[in-house]
Amino acid sequence: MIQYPQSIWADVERIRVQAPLVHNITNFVVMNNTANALLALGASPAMVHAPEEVEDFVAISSALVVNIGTLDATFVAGMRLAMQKAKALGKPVIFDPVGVGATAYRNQVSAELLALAAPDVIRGNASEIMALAGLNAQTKGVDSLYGSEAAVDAARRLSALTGGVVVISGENDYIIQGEKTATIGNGHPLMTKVTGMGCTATALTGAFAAVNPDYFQAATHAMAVMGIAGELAVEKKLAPGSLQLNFLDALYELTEDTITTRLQLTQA
Ligand SMILES: Nc1ncnc2c1ncn2[C@@H]1O[C@H](COP(=O)(O)OP(=O)(O)O)[C@@H](O)[C@H]1O
Ligand SMILES: Cc1ncsc1CCOP(=O)(O)O
Ligand SMILES: [Mg+2]
Repeated sequence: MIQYPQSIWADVERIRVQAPLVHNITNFVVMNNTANALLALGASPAMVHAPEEVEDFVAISSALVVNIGTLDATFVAGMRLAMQKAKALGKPVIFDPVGVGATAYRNQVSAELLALAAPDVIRGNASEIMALAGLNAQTKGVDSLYGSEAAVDAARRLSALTGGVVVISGENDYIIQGEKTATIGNGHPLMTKVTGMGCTATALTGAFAAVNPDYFQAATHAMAVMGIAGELAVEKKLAPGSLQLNFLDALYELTEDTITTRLQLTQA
């Protein structure tokens, strides 16, 4: 089996060649950012949430990304149908529990969706992962109040519950499944000043999972690419508006050499 960093580049090339269709049920805030990030990486995004059509859309897609950022009853109905259909068809399900812990509704919907169709990958910030694991964690709306390391035990419990991969993003990103842990040190604090960077990490994980059935590796690759593209973008200009734009260009211009030189990955 190919190993890091070559495996990251191999997946980027697969995405560029195959342009996998990634079905997103996501929030109104990030629909545009995440669709553009998927396109810049080489994937083919579609933002589709109507309960009337999500099952048909899952059937033609290579991965399903579900994000509860601006949930309401109609979105939730679509999420239920799409997640069940993806599981039935063996397609990867990636889940972003945006703002879970902030309200009882988010907690109840997330718990219900997890019980209905265990996600192959869950990606959240530390507050979200702790809340999703049942801890009484504090959250500031959609932003974390903890460093990512604080959620490692919670992520491991969540992974045991779902059998899937759990990713905690932050200064260090932790990718956890069972006893396995990968840590990505790439990225930049300014990434927290652009809305939807976490959602983008989740969406890109969908693209990597679409071309790599080893979802632990796929999630690790996605977080590495996120962090490296973030670094390249801030080096062009250290300001949030420019970061949003330059991040897309960095994804589009990514090379194997850049990945090899910059990758900060540890495994345990
Ligand atoms: N302090 C930091 N240093 C470096 N990278 C960071 C930092 N905080 C967040 N990131 C990166 O920003 C992206 C979004 O993560 P995060 O802000 O935790 O998500 P969310 O927006 O869901 O809260 C991830 O790729 C993560 O690695
Ligand atoms: C600001 C906001 N409000 C509801 S969803 C959303 C986007 C959150 O995106 P991210 O978690 O990636 O920062
Ligand atoms: Mg988030």
